[in-house]
Amino acid sequence: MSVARRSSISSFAAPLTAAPPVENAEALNRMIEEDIRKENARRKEERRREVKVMLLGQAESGKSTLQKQFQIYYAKKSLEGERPCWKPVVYFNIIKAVRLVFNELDYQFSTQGRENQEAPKAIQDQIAELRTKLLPLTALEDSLASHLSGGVTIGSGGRAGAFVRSGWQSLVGGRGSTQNDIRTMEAIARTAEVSSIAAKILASTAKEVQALWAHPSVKLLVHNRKVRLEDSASFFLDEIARIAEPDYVPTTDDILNVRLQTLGVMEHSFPISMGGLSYNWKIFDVGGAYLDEDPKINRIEDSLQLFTAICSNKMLKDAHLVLLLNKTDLLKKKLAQGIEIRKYITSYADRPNVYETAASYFKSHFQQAHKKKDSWRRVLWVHYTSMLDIKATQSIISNVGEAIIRKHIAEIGLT
Ligand SMILES: Nc1nc2c(ncn2[C@@H]2O[C@H](COP(=O)(O)OP(=O)(O)OP(=O)(O)O)[C@@H](O)[C@H]2O)c(=O)[nH]1
Ligand SMILES: [Mg+2]
Repeated sequence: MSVARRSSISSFAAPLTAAPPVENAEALNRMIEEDIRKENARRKEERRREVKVMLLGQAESGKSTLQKQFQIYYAKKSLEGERPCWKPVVYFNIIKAVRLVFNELDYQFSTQGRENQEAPKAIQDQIAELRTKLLPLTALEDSLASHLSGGVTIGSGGRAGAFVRSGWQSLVGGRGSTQNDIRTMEAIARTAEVSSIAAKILASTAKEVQALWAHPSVKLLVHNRKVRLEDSASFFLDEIARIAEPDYVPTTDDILNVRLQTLGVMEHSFPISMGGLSYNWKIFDVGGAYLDEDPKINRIEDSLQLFTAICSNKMLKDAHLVLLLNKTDLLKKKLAQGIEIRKYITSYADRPNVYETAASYFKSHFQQAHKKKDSWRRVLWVHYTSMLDIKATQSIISNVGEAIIRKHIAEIGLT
């Protein structure tokens, strides 16, 4: 942004200072008008080369993960530079999962204990011991959440999670850090300190985290889906030994798996070239946060409502529509565990409880909504995705991205 502004100032200023003296006002006017015309043409060309992508969807649907996949595809180097920034986020994800497990165990013991005093007592003692040993780790949750959220805490006692806004990496010493900004430097130093404390405590308590995660009571909770862990929790808890190493640096899979809610809109731009011309992808990652997530919300219905609203929104009438039905891996996993769709979506009725039927059933609902509500009769591209799968997602980005740019070129070619 600042570069664009600077160049526009210099293009106005140069003729006035460097050119020979202009004798009459008319010639000066013509020069100024010519400069304005050139500047407008430059800006128009810049806009023609800009492809805007807005990521919309409900909370936790994978918008930021898709943004990271775009980054892997178009700007892999920038992701390399950001790796260290993700370290405190990974620690935060682990600590939050550990705390949720303890909370649920407490609840279970308090209700179960009344019925069966003997067996749970021994187990309760084991858990109590692990809790005491892990106290230094769990005590860091609020502090890490607050640092990652730039001092903003939302929800009771900061327990609703960590939220990030545009430019959050600068607060953890990454992209956009300005060395001469005292407050930023202090924030970076404090976050780095909390992150390094978390690393040390995790290194000394990794065995207890492993013991908790492997404990039969916890396995039972997870199996019976009593504890509402985020999708990322089991990934990180399984990987605890690697993450607790002193020289740990987040891998690309770690970065894709972390859960960090987006607050507001985060803008990312990537320069790309196609057909010998360069374009600028501008991606707007719109946070879908329900600040206190309501487990009673039926996410499929909620997504369908949101999609219907997008299709009929007049302000988006010139946008191309791409529908990504994400987390297909989880759908497959849940069906394999025997979860019945009709229990959650009664209209599914007696259809076979298998992936292919379920996937096309959901897809057809979205397609119907599009047909009914899109009065502009736009094409709807639909893809099933599993955004943790790098290879598959990269191929979708390549196909969809190229199709969008081709359409964009065809349209701007006509104007
Ligand atoms: N298993 C699985 N997990 C996924 C997939 N896509 C995203 N996730 C995980 O789901 C969690 C939420 O993803 P985000 O990208 O943060 O979701 P979001 O839509 O940006 O959420 P908000 O910022 O709150 O609106 C993260 O832990 C991701 O790693 C997927 O296809 N499969
Ligand atoms: Mg997000």
